Amino acid sequence: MNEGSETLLRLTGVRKSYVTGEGPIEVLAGVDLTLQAGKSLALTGESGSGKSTILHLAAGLDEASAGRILVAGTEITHAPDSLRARLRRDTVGLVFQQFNLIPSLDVAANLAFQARLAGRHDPAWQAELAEALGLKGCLHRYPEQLSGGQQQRVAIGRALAARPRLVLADEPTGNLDEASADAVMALLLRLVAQTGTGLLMVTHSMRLAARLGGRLHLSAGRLA
Ligand SMILES: Nc1ncnc2c1ncn2[C@@H]1O[C@H](COP(=O)(O)OP(=O)(O)OP(=O)(O)O)[C@@H](O)[C@H]1O
Repeated sequence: MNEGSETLLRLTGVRKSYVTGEGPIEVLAGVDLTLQAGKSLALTGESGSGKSTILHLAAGLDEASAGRILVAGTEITHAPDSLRARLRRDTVGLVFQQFNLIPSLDVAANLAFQARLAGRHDPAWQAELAEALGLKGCLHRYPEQLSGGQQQRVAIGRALAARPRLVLADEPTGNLDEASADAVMALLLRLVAQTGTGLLMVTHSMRLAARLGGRLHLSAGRLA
């Protein structure tokens, strides 16, 4: 599939301020970012620099104070919640630091959840993901019966099972040992290369960042 020219994510002049007990703080002071299909970008920066904020805005979970955000060509800046929810369901795969697994569902059902919502449940693809993520041995366990690293791998599998065009991942390998992290990276990069997925990944690891197609560093509210 050649979708190399499609822009999956574009942020233009994005600003974000929060009001805190100590007064307003400006976290993003004019962020520009473009991610094409079939490309991967690492997002690095000090703790508290606003990396997760960028992912939340791109996922339409929060609204920018100024600027424009387009996801797969759709303007989400002031879009209604229903449109943003539809984009998350149909187009975007999210892997956040909180795994948000559903406690009452076993691993297999958690893996299928997102894909079923999107109408794209594919048992063969799900089995391939479970294999690649080393989850075959715990498909019938519940989240509370898993280690942190296993939960993280389920969260990744759940996002990828729906075959999203855009993957937004916040430290997706933060709970994994080096070998497991490398296996997850290989899986993500295979999807980018083979299916034209766009990947924006927050990481503190320069080693992992170096494996992605490019790196953007967030400092003082701007990307460089
Ligand atoms: N809802 C909120 N209300 C007020 N301040 C917030 C809110 N969310 C984030 N912040 C602040 O915005 C700044 C950026 O937070 P963010 O989580 O985006 O940073 P980060 O770069 O992802 O950090 P880390 O690497 O530690 O995960 C921090 O100073 C944080 O305290």
